[in-house]
Amino acid sequence: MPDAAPAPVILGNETGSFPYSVLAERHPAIIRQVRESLPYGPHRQRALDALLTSCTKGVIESFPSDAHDRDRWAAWGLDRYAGQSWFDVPWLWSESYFYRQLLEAVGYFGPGPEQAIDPFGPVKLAELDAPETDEELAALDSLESRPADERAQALLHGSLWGNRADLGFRLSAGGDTPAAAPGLVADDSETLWSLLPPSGTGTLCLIADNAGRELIPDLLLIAHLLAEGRVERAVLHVKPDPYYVSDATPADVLDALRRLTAAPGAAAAYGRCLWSATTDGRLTVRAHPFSCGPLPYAEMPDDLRAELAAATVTVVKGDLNYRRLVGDRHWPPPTPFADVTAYFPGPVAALRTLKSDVICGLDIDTEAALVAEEGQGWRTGGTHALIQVNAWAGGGGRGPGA
Ligand SMILES: O=P(O)(O)OC[C@H]1O[C@](O)(CO)[C@@H](O)[C@@H]1O
Repeated sequence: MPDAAPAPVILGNETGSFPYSVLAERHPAIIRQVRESLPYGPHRQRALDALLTSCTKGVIESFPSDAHDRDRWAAWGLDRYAGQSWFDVPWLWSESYFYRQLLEAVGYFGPGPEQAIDPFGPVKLAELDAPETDEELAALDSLESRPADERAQALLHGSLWGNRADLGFRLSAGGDTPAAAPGLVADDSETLWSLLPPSGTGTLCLIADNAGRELIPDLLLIAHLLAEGRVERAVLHVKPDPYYVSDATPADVLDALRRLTAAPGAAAAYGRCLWSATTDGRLTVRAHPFSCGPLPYAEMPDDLRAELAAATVTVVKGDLNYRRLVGDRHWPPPTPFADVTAYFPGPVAALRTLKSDVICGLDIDTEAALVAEEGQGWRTGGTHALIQVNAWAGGGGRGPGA
């Protein structure tokens, strides 16, 4: 399978573009939200003031020589980008750098009383405790009587559309999540199921995105795959630190598991299945430092590459992970997904609702219909979704048409 010739990297410096609005408006809104969520003292308030100025008008700054992650960020390009405007470096890089600097500003890295306090914890917990979560869990009861295949498809779609529950996205979408458009813009779900046959002995890697109302359906899908014997083990990759407001960390996984086991009805059975899979080692949680890194997965480190190479399939959730999977570039939409992900070390599936400009693997007619209907708004509105699979990545099996 040929690799696709690279398209230009997405930057944030085009006034009026979606990336520009994230840097100029969403990041200041996130700083405001963090100030409202927890009573940070004067020292932290001043650091947040400085970050607000830096991220809107300043330049990328190097870290002090004793910063715990100085070397890691140097390897990720910090020395190359230091001194440049936040708007002129790759957008993907600039956003990750923002979250790292936000954690520094609120004292997350310590030492001090704010060490390891998640600045997004209050909004994540509010979502987990919301009545909507109860309603979604109650819906599992009626699913129990359905045939296994139907249940599997419903849980796959639950995990896919759960990606709309993204708190950072809702900050700029004006609070409410816009109504979903029916149908998927690309749907390789049959190929995905073919990689996960009953009596499978392999490992599923799921690279999670958001906590709360996205992580719960991700966990339900994992529970189903384990219980139905489609995989023997599952590895859930989450972020080592708070990131992109609602991204799941190990603490969020524990909160979600406790929420499931405490729920009434079928949800509790899923919770117990996951609880025992965790205690006997069939379900493990990983928080690799690269998961909060500012780079595409094509640049993943060797240990992560080896781990994903050993998986039966890696399911990559959400918009940001999609950007990292395909490289955050201006691909012509029909560029084949298989070409762009040919570097991936094993079979890979993307489950994503569309919340940023990047897209590949889109049928020309589908693109034309979307443009006729919505201009370019379909790319970022969060109302469309896709399931794309490259079953041949990592050299596994014969390529399509081989
Ligand atoms: O939670 P997700 O699906 O990764 O979405 C993250 C959002 O943040 C963005 O990176 C913009 O900040 C977009 O990609 C997307 O709207």
